[in-house]
Amino acid sequence: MDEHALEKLGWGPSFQEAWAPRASEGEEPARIAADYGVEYVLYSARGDLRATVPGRLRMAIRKGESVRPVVGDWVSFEPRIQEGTSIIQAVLPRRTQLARKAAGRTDEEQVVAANVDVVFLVSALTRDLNPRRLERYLALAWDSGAQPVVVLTKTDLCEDVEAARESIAALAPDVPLHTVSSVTGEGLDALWQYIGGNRTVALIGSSGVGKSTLINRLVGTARMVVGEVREDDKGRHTTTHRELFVLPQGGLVIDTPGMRELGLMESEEGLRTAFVDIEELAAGCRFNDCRHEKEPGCAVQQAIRDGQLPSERLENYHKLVVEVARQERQRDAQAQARAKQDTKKTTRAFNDFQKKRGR
Ligand SMILES: Nc1nc2c(ncn2[C@@H]2O[C@H](COP(=O)(O)OP(=O)(O)OP(=O)(O)O)[C@@H](O)[C@H]2O)c(=O)[nH]1
Ligand SMILES: [Zn+2]
Repeated sequence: MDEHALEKLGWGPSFQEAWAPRASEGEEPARIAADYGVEYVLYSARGDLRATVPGRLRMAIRKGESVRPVVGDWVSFEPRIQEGTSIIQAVLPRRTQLARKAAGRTDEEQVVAANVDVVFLVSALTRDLNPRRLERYLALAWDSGAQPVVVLTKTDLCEDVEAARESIAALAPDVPLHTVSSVTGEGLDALWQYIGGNRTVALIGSSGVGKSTLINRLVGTARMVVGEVREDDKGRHTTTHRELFVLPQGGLVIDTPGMRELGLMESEEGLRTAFVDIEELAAGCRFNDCRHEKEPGCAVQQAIRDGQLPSERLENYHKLVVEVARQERQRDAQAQARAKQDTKKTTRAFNDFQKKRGR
C-alpha cells in the first residue's frame, strides 16, 4: 500500500489506528471524493474508484449504528476492481464533521462534509456583509471541530477595510481574520498557511461572496468539471464530478453542494430579509411572476435604471434564486437515482423469487 499517496489525501495516525484491524479482511482505506447518494467516488492508493454501500451497512446506517459516508470521510473498502464497483465496509471515526440542522427537524443533523481541518468563513466586504450571518457560520464551524478562519473578500470594493475588519474582529476575537481581493490578489498569500500540509479546507459563505473565485485564484485549474457524466467505452457511466480536490501544491479543498447549502441556510429568510428592497420593488412589477430580467414593466429593472438599486444587488439576488433551483434539481436527480436503484433491487428480488419457485 502506498502510504505516501494516502498521506497526500489527509491520512494520519488516528485513521491508521482505527483502520488497522480491518487490514486482515483484505480491505483498504480510501477517502470519499464524491457522493451521489447511491454511488461514491473514492480516492485510494490504487487511484480513483467507484464504490457502493452494501445492504448490511445501509441497514446499520438506518438503525443509527453507523454514520452515512459523506465527502471527506475515510472508509474501509473491499476492492472489486474487476467488477468496477468496490464495496464500502465501514466508515472510520471522523476527526471533525460539518453539519447543519435538517430543515424542520431541529434534533437531526445533516453532515455535509467530514474530516475538514480548516473552514474559511467567507464574507464579502460589500453592503451584504452581515454580522449575524457570520455569527451563525462561526457557530457551525466551532461545532464542527475544524479551525475557523474568517476571510473577508472584495477589499477592492470596500472604502474602509480597516473599519469593517475591526467590526468583524470584535465578533470573533479568537479567530484569525484575513482581508483579500481575488481581483487585485491582495492578501491571498496569507491564506496558504492554512492550506498546505495535506490539510483539508472547506469554504462556507453565502452565494456571491466569491468562494469559487477564491478557490480558482488559489488553486488555478485544479478544480474539475462539475456534474459531468459520460459513458465510457463499455457503456458504463463514468463520472468525472468530484467534490474533494487534491491541490497540486498539496492540501485538499472540499466544495460540495451541501457545503453550498450551508450558505443557503438563510436563503428563504435571506430572499425576504436580505433582499427586502427587491421584494418590495417587485410588488410594482407588471407581471406577478416577473423574474426581473427583461420583462416589460419590471419595477426592479426600473429602479436600477433610476439609480435607486445597485445592479449588484439584483445580481446577488438572481444568483441565490438560481442556486436554489439548481439544488432542487439535484435533490430530484438523487431521489430519481435512488428510486431507480430500488426498482432494480425489487426486480432482481422478484426474479430470484420466480427462479426459486420454478425449481
Ligand atoms: N470586485 C471583486 N469581485 C469579486 C471578488 N471575488 C469575487 N468577485 C466577483 O463576485 C462574483 C461572485 O463570485 P463567486 O466566486 O462566483 O461567488 P461564490 O461565493 O462562489 O458564489 P456561489 O457559487 O453562488 O456560492 C463574481 O462576479 C466574481 O467575479 C473580489 O475579490 N473583488
Ligand atoms: Zn420585475
